[in-house]
Amino acid sequence: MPRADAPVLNTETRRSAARAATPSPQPWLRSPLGRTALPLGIAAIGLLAGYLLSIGLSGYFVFLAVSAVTAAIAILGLGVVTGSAGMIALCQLTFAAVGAWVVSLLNVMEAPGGFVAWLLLGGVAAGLVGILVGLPALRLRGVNLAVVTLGFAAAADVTLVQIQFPGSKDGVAIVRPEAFSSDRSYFFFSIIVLTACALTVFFLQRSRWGSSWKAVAFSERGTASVGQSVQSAKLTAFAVSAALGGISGGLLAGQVQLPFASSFTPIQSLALYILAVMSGAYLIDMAIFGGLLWVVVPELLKRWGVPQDWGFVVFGVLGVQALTSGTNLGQGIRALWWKRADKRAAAARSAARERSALLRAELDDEALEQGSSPVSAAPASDPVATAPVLVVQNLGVTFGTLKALDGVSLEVPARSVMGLIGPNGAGKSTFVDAISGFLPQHTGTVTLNGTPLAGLSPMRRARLGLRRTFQQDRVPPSLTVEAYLRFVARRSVSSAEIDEVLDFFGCPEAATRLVSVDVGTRRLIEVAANVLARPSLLILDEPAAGLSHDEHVELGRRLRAVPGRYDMSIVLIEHDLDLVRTVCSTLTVLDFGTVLASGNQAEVLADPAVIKAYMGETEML
Ligand SMILES: Nc1ncnc2c1ncn2[C@@H]1O[C@H](COP(=O)(O)OP(=O)(O)OP(=O)(O)O)[C@@H](O)[C@H]1O
Repeated sequence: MPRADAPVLNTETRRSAARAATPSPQPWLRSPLGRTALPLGIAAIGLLAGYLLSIGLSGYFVFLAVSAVTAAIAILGLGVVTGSAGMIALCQLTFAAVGAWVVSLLNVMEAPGGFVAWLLLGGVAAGLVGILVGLPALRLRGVNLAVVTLGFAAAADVTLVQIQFPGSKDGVAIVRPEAFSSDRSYFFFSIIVLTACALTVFFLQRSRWGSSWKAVAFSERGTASVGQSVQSAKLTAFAVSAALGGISGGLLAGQVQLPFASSFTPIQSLALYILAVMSGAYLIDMAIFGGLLWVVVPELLKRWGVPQDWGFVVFGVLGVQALTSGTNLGQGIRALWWKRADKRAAAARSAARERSALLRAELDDEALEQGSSPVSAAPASDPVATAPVLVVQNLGVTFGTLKALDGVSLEVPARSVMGLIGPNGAGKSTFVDAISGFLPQHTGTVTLNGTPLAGLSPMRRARLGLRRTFQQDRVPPSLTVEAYLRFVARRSVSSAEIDEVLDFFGCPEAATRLVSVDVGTRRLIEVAANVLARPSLLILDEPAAGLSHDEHVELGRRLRAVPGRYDMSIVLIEHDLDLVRTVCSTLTVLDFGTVLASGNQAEVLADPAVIKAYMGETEML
């Protein structure tokens, strides 16, 4: 019922009020045009600056500037594989050598298409090599992957010294593009290539690929559970990174016109990696800054009469500082800017809370108009009698000698909320892992909408419409709320749909960065994102953990409305029996891996066996 203290508003007025309360900062920025126009505008300014520099810089500085640009492109690539996807790759200049080698070969062959086509082919070749090098990344992580990539760099270095670059023995100089043959104009050409690479990376980072890189860096399980292939996320990151390395190498080949192996050594790859980590190369401006450091530090040392190789020591010290402080330059600078943005986000969140109160009243009104009790006060109703969405028969899981699940059978009715409860260690999370494909070695059968799930990976099950959330935080903090929702939804969703589901769950606005919200709110956003995916079944593993009591109550009220509003079923795992009682129409109780009771909520909670299992917690029943 509408609360007595609530202002007297009709439903439409409340809806308008809720919409009006929705913060929509710079809506044009979220439009397709706005999302494209701004980066293109910045790119145009970059091109203009590059052109002015190309006519203003003196000869030697032009050479240094091209070196900075080639390094910036290679670092951009490292920003993808290391900064975004979280994998250690210590062979970026080996990919550059592949690009330079292909350009040299095509130059010697006088292949059609000219330098621009050779450069692109060099990038493609390096990208393919990147996929091969990335294959071990599917199994290896951390230091093991570092060893593999460094080993590859060392092997390639030895090979390159032996075979040399095509044409280098005969002194066949690489032919630059006709319009950019002078050093000055070649610098402007390199700026054009850098701009194209930066724009590509920018739009890729915003795309599904970019989100998958950030997701896989945070949690592989979380990534697979939303239907994203972990393998393709890792391999695309390696391929894009290596392709950028290849383009950087091809560009360098055009700069020096006779490339040598000494420009692509493993130690230089290592130094470049450190620069990428230190600067925060997943941010495009910081990758460009890293490219500048790459030439400025040795140049300064030279001017001060110090051997340039000490530059590696300087990079090493900067890298150690970045790794021990746990942050990087780009992050540090942005943190200052984000402080203000976070304040605005906090204000928006309190507005969201007010909106959610309005929505509650709105839902109550709708319920009253339909002749039923208001949802905030109504007891759980029986599900609609249709075919069950999930059927589990005789499910069994053993860990060594422990039978975590034994002969578990249950059905989840369509468009319902079923509670799965039981004491600690009863087997609830094991059940979710088995159903969602993370424990494939189970016995028994599981069908979703009549489709047997045996042998299907978590990713396939998610794509079939079975989604789950986790007890632990699996929401990648480097995404914005909107990017995360779009990634998890795995379908084309409008901004209005995103705002609606965020409103419904009382989540922060779409532009909020996930790193700036607390874990409890992140889990709420995880629920909202999975609801937006419109699965047939969503399994929520203790979604209220980290929320306050009031937020528990709010969440319960919203979850009750989900099946009718979004046409899906929910399995709710929860220790808070108040929440379970409010939300679930049916219940299944697990104890020591077996089903103790299953059926209508009231009957199950009154079952003496259930009460006995909850001894010590009986007052809660
Ligand atoms: N990977 C594992 N290896 C060995 N034993 C495990 C493993 N995972 C779970 N178990 C055991 O299986 C049993 C069921 O655990 P599970 O986590 O499914 O219980 P739960 O009902 O989810 O508990 P909680 O409410 O505390 O989350 C427990 O005895 C647990 O110790």
